[in-house]
Amino acid sequence: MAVVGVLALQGSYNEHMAALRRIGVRGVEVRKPEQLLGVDSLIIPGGESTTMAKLANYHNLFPALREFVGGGKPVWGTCAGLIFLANKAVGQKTGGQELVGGLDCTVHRNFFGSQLQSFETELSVPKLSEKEGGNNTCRGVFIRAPAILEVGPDVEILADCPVPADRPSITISFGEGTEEEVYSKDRVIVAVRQGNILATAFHPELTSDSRWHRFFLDMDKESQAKAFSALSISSSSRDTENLPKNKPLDLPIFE
Ligand SMILES: NC(=O)CC[C@H](N)C(=O)O
Repeated sequence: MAVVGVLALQGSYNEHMAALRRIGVRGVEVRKPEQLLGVDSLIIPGGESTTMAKLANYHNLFPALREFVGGGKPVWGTCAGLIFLANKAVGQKTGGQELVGGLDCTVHRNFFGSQLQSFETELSVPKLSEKEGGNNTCRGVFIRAPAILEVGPDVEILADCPVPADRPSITISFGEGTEEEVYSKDRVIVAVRQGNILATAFHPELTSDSRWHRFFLDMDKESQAKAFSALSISSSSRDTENLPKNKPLDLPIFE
């Protein structure tokens, strides 16, 4: 069975571990770069992205995280984890923070306001229910939550939500020397998938609905199946004449 890692530097990693346990999967806490070698997929939890980035830097995790994402292993970022995975973040503290990147989007770090403007809402999630069953909505728990402002062409939108009316208007500065822009759309993106990257601005691990965890595990299974079929194609086309007849083959085979 695939081993699911949970980045355990800060934030809601215990809750993700518990959510995995509820569906019979044992997660592995990841704190060091070398531990990423032993996991097949990774959850980056919510928390506080600046603090998490400082801790990731301290443990020299960024290069290994980038390699993991770049290598196509399934990764799911929730909330601060989504910020980590974005190629671009706005609304950051002065000096910004290091990002892992990989997800072709622009994220606003505290789009929905301060801690006090945290909220819960029902989200329409047709693609999740199509795959994992259940009804067409899920509970979205937003805690000082980010939102996705823009996505690239390869990013599939899994959920969006109305911008709360009481939210103060925000001005987005797209970096030095570029125009500032007031966010004027009335809906904003809160869940996406790009290949093996899943990202949610909210916290499914804080609800009893396991479908997002199952959805991620299914991505993991699909990617394992692909890797396995690629492996069997290459091994079936290989000249097996000279292999010792009774030596059992270990899988996976790296040559
Ligand atoms: N619940 C969360 O993960 C909040 C993330 C927070 N907005 C940040 O910048 O890190």
